[in-house]
Amino acid sequence: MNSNQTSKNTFAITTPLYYVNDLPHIGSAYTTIAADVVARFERLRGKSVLLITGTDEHGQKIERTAEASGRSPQEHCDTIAAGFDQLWQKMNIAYDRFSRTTNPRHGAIVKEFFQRVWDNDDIYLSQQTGWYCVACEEFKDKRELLENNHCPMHPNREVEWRDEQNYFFRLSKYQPQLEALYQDRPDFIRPEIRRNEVLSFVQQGLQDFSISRVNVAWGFPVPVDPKQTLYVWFDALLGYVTALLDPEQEPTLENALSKWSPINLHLIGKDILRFHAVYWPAMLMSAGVPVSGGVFGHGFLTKDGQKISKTLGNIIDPLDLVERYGSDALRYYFLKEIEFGRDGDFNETRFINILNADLANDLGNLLNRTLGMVKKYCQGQVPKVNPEEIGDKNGLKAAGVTLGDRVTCAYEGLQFSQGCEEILSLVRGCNKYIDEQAPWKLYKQGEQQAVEQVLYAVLESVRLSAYLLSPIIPNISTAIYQQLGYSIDFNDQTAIASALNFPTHSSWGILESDRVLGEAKPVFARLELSNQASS
Ligand SMILES: Nc1ncnc2c1ncn2[C@@H]1O[C@H](COP(=O)(O)OP(=O)(O)OP(=O)(O)O)[C@@H](O)[C@H]1O
Ligand SMILES: [Zn+2]
Repeated sequence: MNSNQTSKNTFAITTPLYYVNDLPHIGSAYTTIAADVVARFERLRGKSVLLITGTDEHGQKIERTAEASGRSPQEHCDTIAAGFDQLWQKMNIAYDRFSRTTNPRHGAIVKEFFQRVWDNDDIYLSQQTGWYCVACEEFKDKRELLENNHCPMHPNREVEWRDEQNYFFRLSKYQPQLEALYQDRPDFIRPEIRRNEVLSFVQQGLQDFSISRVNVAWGFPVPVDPKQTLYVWFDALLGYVTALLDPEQEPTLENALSKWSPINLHLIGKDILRFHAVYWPAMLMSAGVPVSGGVFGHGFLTKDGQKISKTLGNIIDPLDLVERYGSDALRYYFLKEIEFGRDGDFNETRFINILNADLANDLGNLLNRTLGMVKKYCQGQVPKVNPEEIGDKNGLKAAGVTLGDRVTCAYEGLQFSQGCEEILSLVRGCNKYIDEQAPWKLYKQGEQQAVEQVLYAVLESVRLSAYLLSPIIPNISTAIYQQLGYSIDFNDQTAIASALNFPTHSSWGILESDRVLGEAKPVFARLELSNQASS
């Protein structure tokens, strides 16, 4: 990240603008959860955050899908966009902007941006011949295709031959600038494997690409030639810029770029890496707009080894899962179980086992039994212990004092599963510590001070764990904090940073001893595998 990005106190992050060819599936949910977690983490540590999500609504695929369902394209888009929004509410996604590319304000931004690129002499008319995948909305090289001319990303779809006059964007002109970008900012494309993929693609030599289509009505007209329609990707990527506008601002590029630009991070799946890591920065360079902070291309959720996708139709319905298991459960599972960047299969039995082990047993029961002992042995109040007096040899304290920094590093690096592991290892340490110290025995032996130290160390470790997990499981963290006597809600995203100061709450040893604890209640009910479960 460049110095401008690290020093500014704003943080803008995007999910892809999902294509409205169908309702969302758990793959769409996966990216959005991850982006929400990053956004919540940045808000927690006091940044002013803009989380952008939305829908990409133009292009041939939408035109055809709407036609097949007997609706007008706009009606179709409205229905599906509402479906995405509904899911984000259920998943507890605290987005700030929902960018829809059929919004007329977006049209104004696209037009102005096109003009800048045109004025820079980066657009020209030429003949486009090649194989086109309508599902990808992308031309494919013959050598990329599977047998029988099928798209590798959509093995059930045949590509179509195109031979037409289109407007082209001079991508090749930006090859040296792009190479310099990747060189100067090694973090621009993450993870490493994706960066290498892009470097080798660019090294082969960049070709100009067409940014208009003929015979596609559903899209913005090319400003200089209304008989042609702008290529859906040209318009879709600009949806991020439109989203930067405040609702009451006039839709001009200057306004859009005034506060949040450059966008800090684009979170995407690896399928759309080229668009974000190659085409998009070149388009921004051409229009004289600052290039974004970076792109992270995560892996695929798969079913039986194959990418889950709307076009393939092998979807798992996230709405159904969230209704049965709750948003925290899904959020935790996806981020803990799959190393971010790699592919991962979804398996409902494993899902249930992990949640029961980590959240119901290790974390939930720990709090519950500790609060029970505090009630019995310490009159229901946080024991009067000075954390300074707990020796550095105490394993919980030793792990706890460095945990905030370690987990911060994990969130910054989008290593969510590692962050969860670090926290869970403290939680498991607590359970072990209680068994070893056996406070009930110490109490019987009249060792009141020792009992209080043990229970304090555990409560404080649970508090810290809940705080650091709050971007992932905000509801459970809220329940834990409330039982520890704080009247706060981690979902209150505008107040959270000032209510719970990050440097303080991410440290170990801050639980005040006179705090009156709340009523002990299970924070996460054990899950049962329902008969609807897929495996
Ligand atoms: N199986 C998946 N695993 C992880 N992320 C996915 C998956 N499928 C889609 N996504 C997310 O959605 C983005 C693609 O959005 P899009 O609307 O094109 O979904 P899609 O299901 O891949 O569509 P289609 O099947 O029609 O190509 C990906 O970049 C990624 O962010
Ligand atoms: Zn395809």
